[in-house]
Amino acid sequence: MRSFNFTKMHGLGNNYIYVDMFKETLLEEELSRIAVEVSNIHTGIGSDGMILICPSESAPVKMRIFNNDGSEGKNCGNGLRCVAKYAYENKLVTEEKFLIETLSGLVDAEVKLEDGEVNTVTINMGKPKLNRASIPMIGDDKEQVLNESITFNDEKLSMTTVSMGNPHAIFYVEKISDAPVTTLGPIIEKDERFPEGVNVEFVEVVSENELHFRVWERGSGVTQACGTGACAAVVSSVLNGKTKRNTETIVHLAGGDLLINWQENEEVLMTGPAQVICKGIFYYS
Ligand SMILES: N[C@@H](CCC[C@H](N)C(=O)O)C(=O)O
Repeated sequence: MRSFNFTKMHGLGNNYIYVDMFKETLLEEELSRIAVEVSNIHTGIGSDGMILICPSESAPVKMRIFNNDGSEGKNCGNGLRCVAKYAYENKLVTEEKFLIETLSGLVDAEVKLEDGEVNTVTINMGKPKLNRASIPMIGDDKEQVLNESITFNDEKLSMTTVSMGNPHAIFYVEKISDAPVTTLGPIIEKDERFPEGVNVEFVEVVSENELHFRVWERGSGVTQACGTGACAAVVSSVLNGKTKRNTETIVHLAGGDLLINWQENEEVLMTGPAQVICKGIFYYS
């Protein structure tokens, strides 16, 4: 039997098995299968997926994220905060501000300490991409998908799409408790108009700086929180005139709150917690 050391961490309940690739060796061709195996709640550890903390040529660390169906995502907001906590507490970095490489580019992380431990992390998630091709979504390349009328499963909805390095489709609901997360979520995720699939978010606007949010994640299904999704929801809400630019918006997710600010310079700041759940050894064939 082969094995590796892991740390299970979560950001607002969005939980992943983190593997320190500075110390461990996993075969590239097995990563997707291992992510499925380790995430299985019955025969593995149980998680929303697996995140690798890797050496990088352009930053102190690089994050790679695998959803629990084995697909590789290009970005993960909650994962970035946990990677930042791990990197600082395990001395992969010495400064409180540092860069993290992702498959969608470099981001700035800043850890905030309490009693020597990382408590909250702010990530500069960069500039959202808004044109249809960057989602990607089939249709006219130059167009932005803003409050566009679209039918899924015979239901007519209004959709806004935002890329935070990964694809998001945002829908507004009157009451968050009535959001069709598990019914429409999986249908929209795999709709053929999204050639790479899409993360599906439902949002209730509480006020011009407060949102309720629920998510169906591409490759993982319902999760307690999605950091990139919360950023996308705030960008969408500003574009739709529901919340304010350059203001901290509180996003209430199933697992807790994130503070998101889409700044004047176009960059999105995300602030929230990161926590260690447990550490151990995972055995696999
Ligand atoms: N939970 C994440 C996003 C993880 C990847 C996503 N499911 C995708 O495939 O794009 C977050 O916190 O952003």
